[in-house]
Amino acid sequence: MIANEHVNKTYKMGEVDLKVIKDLNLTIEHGEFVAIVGPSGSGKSTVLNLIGCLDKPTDGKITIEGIDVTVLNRTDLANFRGQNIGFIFQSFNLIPVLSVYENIEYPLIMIQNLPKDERHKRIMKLLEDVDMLDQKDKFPDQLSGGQRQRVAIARALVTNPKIVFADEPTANLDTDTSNQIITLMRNIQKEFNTTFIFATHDEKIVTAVDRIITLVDGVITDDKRVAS
Ligand SMILES: Nc1ncnc2c1ncn2[C@@H]1O[C@H](COP(=O)(O)OP(=O)(O)OP(=O)(O)O)[C@@H](O)[C@H]1O
Repeated sequence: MIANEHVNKTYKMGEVDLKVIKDLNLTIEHGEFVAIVGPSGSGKSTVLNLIGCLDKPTDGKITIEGIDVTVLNRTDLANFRGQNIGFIFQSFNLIPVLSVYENIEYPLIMIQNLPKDERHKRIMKLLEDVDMLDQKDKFPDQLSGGQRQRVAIARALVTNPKIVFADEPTANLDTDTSNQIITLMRNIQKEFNTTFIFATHDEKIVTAVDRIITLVDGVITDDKRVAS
C-alpha cells in the first residue's frame, strides 16, 4: 500500500516559493490500476516523482509497503526504489548503445545482484511477454515507437517491482499501438497484481483504469472508482 499523509511540495524559485502540492492525502492499494489526471502544470509528475521516491516532499509523510520513505537517506532510497519500483516514461529513456536484451538486463546488473543464468531466464520470459523475442539483438534506433515502449515496459518490470509509475507512456504512440501497450500493462497488472499509477492526458488510458484521481493546482479535486 502507498499512503500519503499531509504531503506538501514547494519549489524555491529565487525569492519566490512555488507551492505545487498542497496537503496531499492519498492511499493507493496493492494491484490498483489508477490514473492521475489534471491540467498541465497541476502537479501530476511531481506526485509521481514523490511517491516514486525520485524526489522528497517538503513536508508530510509517504509510506510505501509499510516503510516511511521520507526518512530514508539517498542510498537507502535508491535501494528501496530498485527493489520495489519500476518507471516508464513517454520518451522511453532506452540506452542507445545497448541492445534490446541489454537494455532490459541493465537494471538487474545495476540494482540486483542476480547470477547470469537467472538474469537470462527473467529477460527471456519478459521478452516473450512483451512480444519482442525476435527483436532482442536490435538497438533502440532500429525499433518503432511501440516496440521501444515495449522494451521500456520489460525493463521496468525485470526487477519484479510491486509498483510501476508511468508518466504519459502513450504520448508518443499512435492509437493502435497505445491500445496494445495499455492492454499489455493491464495483463501484467492482472497476472502479477502489480500496482500501476499513470500520470496522463490520454483518454485511452483514462477509460482503461479502475480509478481516476484529478489534480488541480496541486490539490485533489476528484477521486473516483470507475468500471473499465
Ligand atoms: N524542479 C522544479 N523546479 C521548479 N518548479 C517546478 C519543478 N518541477 C515542476 N515545477 C513546477 O511545478 C508545477 C507542477 O509541475 P508538474 O510537472 O508536476 O505538472 P504536470 O501536471 O505533470 O504537468 P504536465 O501535464 O504539463 O506534464 C508546474 O508549475 C511546474 O512549472
